Order: sequence, then structure tokens, then C-alpha cells
Amino acid sequence: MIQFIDIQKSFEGRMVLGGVSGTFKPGDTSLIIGGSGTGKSVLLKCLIGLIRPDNGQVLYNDRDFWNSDEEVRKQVRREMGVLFQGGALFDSKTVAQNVRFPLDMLTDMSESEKNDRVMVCLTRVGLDHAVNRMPSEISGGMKKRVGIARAIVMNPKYLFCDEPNSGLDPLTSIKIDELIKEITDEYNITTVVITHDMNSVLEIGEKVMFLYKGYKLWEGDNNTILQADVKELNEFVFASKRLREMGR
Ligand SMILES: Nc1ncnc2c1ncn2[C@@H]1O[C@H](COP(=O)(O)OP(=O)(O)OP(=O)(O)O)[C@@H](O)[C@H]1O
Repeated sequence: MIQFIDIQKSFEGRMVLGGVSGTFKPGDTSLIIGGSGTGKSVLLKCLIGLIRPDNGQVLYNDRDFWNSDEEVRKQVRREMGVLFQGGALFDSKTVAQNVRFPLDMLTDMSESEKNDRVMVCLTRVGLDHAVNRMPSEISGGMKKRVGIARAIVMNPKYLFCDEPNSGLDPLTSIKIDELIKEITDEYNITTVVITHDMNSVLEIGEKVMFLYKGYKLWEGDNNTILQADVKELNEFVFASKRLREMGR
């Protein structure tokens, strides 16, 4: 479980997060949604340890990330998997070498243990046929799958995905969303996904948090989001004027 309490962050006097709190639970795929520049990525970075918040606490199963010593932070970091925007694959490494990278860096597993683990993860994301391909030789959707395989290779308790659908067509996006959700269920991971894709919200949004100008204005699910009585959320959800008119 991840709990974060009153997270605040400003850059050069400009407030980006005004005090955001929330809870993410194991087995849930929790979405953080909101328009551009509303603080989603900064919040994610505060959670995963890339930006230190000015105020507030982030608790990983009761371990206070920012107020613990480096050993605790290191341990928590080892329990995280991150799927970065764009996949962030190494262009000069094969698919298998990309997935294996965290095992090389962070474990003392034997060669055969590493190879087995890589194959388990690549098979799970449907890419066991592509182990020796280079990133330049595979599609955008496949790159995301490689990114997911790499993010789960260390068997994470917590999985963070920053815009997993960026650059993908709607159908491929839904497949990636479903894969993230299935893996979350299967391994009981606490998963947090940043998105501004309404298709994702409607498909996998069982837990949704809406950020607006650095504040959480709404929390709910895909069954209630269309009826929510929050003006800023309605504007985000029904971004198209045409759609707004059709809904009335
Ligand atoms: N390191 C930084 N230094 C200064 N300002 C920053 C920094 N990181 C983010 N910001 C600012 O904080 C605000 C929120 O940025 P953030 O990246 O969290 O937005 P976002 O909601 O993720 O948007 P998008 O959907 O476009 O990625 C923006 O105005 C951004 O310019």
C-alpha cells in the first residue's frame, strides 16, 4: 500500500502541488488524470523518489520514504518498477538485454536464472518471439510491452506507469492498459498510472484521482466519472464541445 499525505511542491516560488493526499492499494490499478501541467508527473516523481516534496509524507507499507535513511529508500526503490513515458529502452541493446538490465545492475543471480526470469517476463507480455530484436525493429506497442517486462522483471510490489499510451493508436492503447491491469491483479501489485487518455479511464478506471492546478478535485471510478458534479472535471472529460452537447 502507498499512502501519501499533504504533498506540496513549488518551483521558484510557483506552486505546482498544493497539498495532495491519497492511498493506492495492492491489486488496484489507480489512475491519476488531469490536463497538461496540472502536476501529475511531479506528483509521480515525488512518489518514486526523483523529486523531494517541500512538505508531506510518502509511506510505502508504513515506511516513510522521505524521512528514512538511505538504506530504507534503497530497499523501497528495489521494490518499484517504473514504465517511463516513451518506454526509455536502450537502442543499442536487444529486447532481452533491455529486460535483463535491472537484474544485471541489482542482483547477483546466475546467468541461467537471469535468462529464465527474462523469458518469463517476455512471455507474460507476449514477446517471447522477439527476444533478439532491436528496439528499432519493433512497433510502438511492442516497445511498451518490453518496457512493462523490464518494469516487472524484479518482481515489484509497486508499479508506476507514466503515460503508457503515449504515441499508440486507441486499440493498441487498450491492449496495453489491459495488460497492465492483468499483471497488477495477477501479482497483487500496487499500480499507479498517469494518463490523460479518457479511453483508459473508461476501460480500466476503477480508481481514478483527478488533479487540477496542483489539487485533487475528485476521486471515483469509471462508473461515476461521467455524472460527477465538478465543473473542471466535466471540462476535462467532455473536452470536445460536440461531445458536451451530445451529452445534454
Ligand atoms: N523541475 C522542474 N522545474 C520547474 N518547473 C517544473 C519542473 N517540473 C515540472 N515543472 C512545472 O510543473 C508544472 C506541472 O508539471 P507536470 O509535468 O507535473 O504536469 P503534468 O500534469 O504531468 O502535465 P503533462 O500531462 O503535460 O505531462 C508545469 O508547469 C511544469 O512546467
